[in-house]
Amino acid sequence: MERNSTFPLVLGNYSRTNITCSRDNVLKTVVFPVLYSFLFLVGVSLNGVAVWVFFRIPSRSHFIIYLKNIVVADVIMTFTFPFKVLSDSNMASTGLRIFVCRVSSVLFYLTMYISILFFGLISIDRCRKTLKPFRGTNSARLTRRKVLSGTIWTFLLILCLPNVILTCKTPTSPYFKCSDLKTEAGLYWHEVVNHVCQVIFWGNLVTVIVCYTLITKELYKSYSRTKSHSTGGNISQAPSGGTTRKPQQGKRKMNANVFLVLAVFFVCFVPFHFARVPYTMSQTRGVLFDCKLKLFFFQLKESTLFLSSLNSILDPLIYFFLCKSFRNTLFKTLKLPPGTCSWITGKGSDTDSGSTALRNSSACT
Ligand SMILES: Nc1ncnc2c1ncn2[C@@H]1O[C@H](COP(=O)(O)OP(=O)(O)O)[C@@H](O)[C@H]1O
Repeated sequence: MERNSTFPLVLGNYSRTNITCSRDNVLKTVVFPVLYSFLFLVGVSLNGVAVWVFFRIPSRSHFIIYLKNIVVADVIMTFTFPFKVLSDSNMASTGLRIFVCRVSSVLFYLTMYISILFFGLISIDRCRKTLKPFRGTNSARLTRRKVLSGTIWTFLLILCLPNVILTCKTPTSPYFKCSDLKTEAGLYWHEVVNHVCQVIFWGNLVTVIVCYTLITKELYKSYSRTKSHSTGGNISQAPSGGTTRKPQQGKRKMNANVFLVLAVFFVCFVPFHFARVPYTMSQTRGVLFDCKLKLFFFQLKESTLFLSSLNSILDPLIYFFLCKSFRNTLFKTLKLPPGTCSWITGKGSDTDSGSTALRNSSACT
């Protein structure tokens, strides 16, 4: 890490370093602040609705408990965006920029890893529901999931707290970076936390991939069964009697919905975790990197971090497409009929898939 080396004693050196090494380009000071402002406005609206809907849904399944944790994490993450906007666009006072380094950035990362961990748990839950559709839950199991959720929050809070406490040095230059405010122990802990977070991410990525491979296999079997049971080639008789529907159409919609979790996980989190490794090294082993390389890794980290931030507005899509209770409560409140939007949510997932595996893979049970 740079350890205040951005404030060289020789002024000539300082100016030269500043010109070549400054992070203050149009990307950091204009483009990302505008994008994060947009994200904040959309995030507040979508997550506001999500909180409001989830308040009305009892926690009667593991899936709903996990989604409620994600919505809380997303709300906290969304409220860190204005601080980042002010800090990156150089509109913040020194005190506010210190607050961003000490508190709001740490909260941002905390909520990101909360989301990642709950994505892993959701994948396991969807897999369990698809493979063992008739295994229900009971209040003891629900309580265990709530305890697990509390444990995850507590563990990550304890892990991140030293990043707040040990970011306590007074900046010696107006152009300070977060790493400049860290003590020796703070720099060490910053590296440790990033290693632990990499393990959390890659562990969850493997979990998500394994679970969705199993889900895909099961869904494929179910679709094949549904297809072979359907009468008249492409036309099937729905269990409710009156309506008919082409299985192939249902299949396309179901796949898109079920794999939303996978898509969001890949788009939001994979690029950042590739970019984070060299960036953390450039922070903690600064001598190995020249100015241009440091700047490149910083910009790569910021660009991929923006993709991770997109998670806060993509998660509400997951609630809408994968949680029937969420949709129904939303439609009820808006006084819309329950089948509204069935052309995009996949009618089969709501009412008449004719297969328990298909139904469970996208119901909110
Ligand atoms: N995975 C993480 N978990 C918790 N806090 C983190 C994590 N990564 C970085 N932080 C903290 O967030 C703040 C900003 O970190 P970082 O984004 O690396 O700095 P910079 O904005 O200078 O690039 C620092 O206080 C850092 O210790």
